Amino acid sequence: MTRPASALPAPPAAPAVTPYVDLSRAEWSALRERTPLPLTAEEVERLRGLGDVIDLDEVREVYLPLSRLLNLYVGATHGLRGALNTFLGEGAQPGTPFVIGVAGSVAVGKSTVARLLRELLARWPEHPRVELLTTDGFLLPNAELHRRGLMSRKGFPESYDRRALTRFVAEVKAGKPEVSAPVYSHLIYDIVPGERLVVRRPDILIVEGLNVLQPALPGRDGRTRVAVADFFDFSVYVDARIEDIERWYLDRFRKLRQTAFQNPFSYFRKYTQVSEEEALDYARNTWRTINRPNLRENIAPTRGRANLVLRKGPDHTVRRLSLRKL
Ligand SMILES: Nc1ncnc2c1ncn2[C@@H]1O[C@H](COP(=O)(O)OP(=O)(O)O)[C@@H](O)[C@H]1O
Ligand SMILES: CC(C)(COP(=O)(O)O)[C@@H](O)C(=O)NCCC(=O)O
Repeated sequence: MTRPASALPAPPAAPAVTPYVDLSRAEWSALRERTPLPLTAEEVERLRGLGDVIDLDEVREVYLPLSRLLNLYVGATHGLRGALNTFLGEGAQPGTPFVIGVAGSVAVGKSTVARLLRELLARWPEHPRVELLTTDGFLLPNAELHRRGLMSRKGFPESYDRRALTRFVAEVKAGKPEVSAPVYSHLIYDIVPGERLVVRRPDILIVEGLNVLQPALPGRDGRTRVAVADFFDFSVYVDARIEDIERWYLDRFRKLRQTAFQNPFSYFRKYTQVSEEEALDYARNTWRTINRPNLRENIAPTRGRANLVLRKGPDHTVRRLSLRKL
């Protein structure tokens, strides 16, 4: 007699497949082999963002293994390019730049990670020319954000000229001799008129920004579009608990009030002329109405697309790392 299907013993659960290997800081750090430490304490100090805690131990244990991994990836990517050239019968072609994306929330410390990677990667003889692009240069100018009613959506995907950003990275990747991008200033809180960042055939391009891992929007007629992430050879997501990031954002605002906001040209100068509590109310409101929703709705959902997730603890130091292996 056959038993009803419902009475059959359940098959053993298939082991959950995760594309990532999850490593503690110590396990990750052991992977750096004998990669020498090419930076001094003063150089690290210079690269550090306001509020970031990063010292030589952090560089040695977290960022040197990453620099070694990336050096291996760059070499392997050149090998793949050679295979493609052979297939296409094109003979030896100049290699295309290796493109790295660095994503994460406002105030999580992406800029420090990106600047540190630039310095470390440039010290390998195989790829000394490393350029860094921050995506804020592709924010729409304030006048245009006002016109579109997007002034309180700065940093959301729709506040960027995504097509121009993607074109910039595509052209660098295609080996165009000279490509330029607009420049954003945190001081004036706007695009700087007439200023350009010029990139000339780097070995590596690092693209840092909130939304760099966003997939492309579907085209109007259903055609697939490309997004900036489609040109990445490797990507890093800088992650932390949302409560910690909010605290870093507010601490940084407090410090900026004592420093950069004092500049007579600072867009935020008005917050040096009110009480600290009033200024912090403004920052809390910006976090609650702009940066936190952007993190929840747009940025955090892209974490699973990164090749590497750096998970920071409450003191900004990296505690765990998830490396994509599938
Ligand atoms: N209002 C501001 N005035 C001057 N510098 C700022 C201001 N806001 C942010 N910054 C600086 O700009 C850089 C980028 O900040 P942000 O986009 O929040 O990314 P992250 O903190 O992840 O690097 C940081 O180095 C930060 O210290
Ligand atoms: C300029 C930013 C959108 C970050 O841009 P990114 O370089 O990541 O593209 C962000 O730092 C910002 O200013 N957000 C607006 C809300 C605020 O004032 O915090």
